[in-house]
Amino acid sequence: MNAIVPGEPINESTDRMTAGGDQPPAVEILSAEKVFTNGTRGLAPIDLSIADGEFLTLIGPSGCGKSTLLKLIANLIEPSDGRLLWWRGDFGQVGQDGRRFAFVFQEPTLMPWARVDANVRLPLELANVAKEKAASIVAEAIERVGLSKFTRHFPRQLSGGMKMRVSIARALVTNPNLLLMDEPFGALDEFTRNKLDADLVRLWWERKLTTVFVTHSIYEAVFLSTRIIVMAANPGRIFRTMTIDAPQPRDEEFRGSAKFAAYCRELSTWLAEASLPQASRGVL
Ligand SMILES: Nc1ncnc2c1ncn2[C@@H]1O[C@H](COP(=O)(O)OP(=O)(O)OP(=O)(O)O)[C@@H](O)[C@H]1O
Repeated sequence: MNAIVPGEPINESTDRMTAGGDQPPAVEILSAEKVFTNGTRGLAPIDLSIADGEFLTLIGPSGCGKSTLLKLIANLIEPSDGRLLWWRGDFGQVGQDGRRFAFVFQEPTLMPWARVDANVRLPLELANVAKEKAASIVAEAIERVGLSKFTRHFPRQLSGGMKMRVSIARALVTNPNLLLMDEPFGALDEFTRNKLDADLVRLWWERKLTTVFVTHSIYEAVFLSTRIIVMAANPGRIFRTMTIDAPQPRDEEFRGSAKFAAYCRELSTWLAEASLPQASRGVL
């Protein structure tokens, strides 16, 4: 397992807005659909290419298949038809050539009996990484999420936002190239959520992490994403796609800008349309 690479200097260019340059797409979803065993059609056939280095957000009304699509990307479930490719190969080659992904759920799912450093170390222990090497990787990941002073705390001694930071640090220790996040900040208050969003966007930028993010928040989607996929339900499908064209890494200035407000307004209109019964029937 590779050690965590320190963050690279921050570059204000927007080169990585949506494209991955010469890199192959991180994920290709090729007419993948999902019908559950009870007959529910969770996803109609989806075609989507996720570029290397992009920050892609899935948003849409409840039941439109956001989590199902994320689970397909994570290979936690298989498509009923169609297929997915990861870095142009099948899932069997994920983990080779330094290509890894990590999943962050809405619940931080920490081990309550273990201190912060032990929680963060878990993936390295499972991968049999030597103790000394693991210790430095863990320390760096904890520092990266701003929790160095809390290394020896137990989860019960941390706030919700701090627990989520631990969960992100735990995802980072495997040095993933693809980060999958299912409403990670949905349970947090708005102030904490804004702070974590700002930290996440900087982390994404510095680490060149391809990220697929699920949220219900319009503001969060616009602030974080290079591209937003708006989905509609019955069956789950892509309704519209919005590219957010704003300099990176985003900061409070962007959040307060007229451009940000305009994107939020437009996305809000699209979401309202995606929630109409006509959208579900595909007539919008
Ligand atoms: N294991 C399952 N078995 C049967 N149906 C399922 C299963 N998982 C999801 N579904 C159905 O598939 C559809 C899409 O669900 P999914 O959880 O992906 O939506 P979502 O957009 O993530 O919803 P939410 O925003 O409420 O979390 C829904 O109709 C849901 O009830």
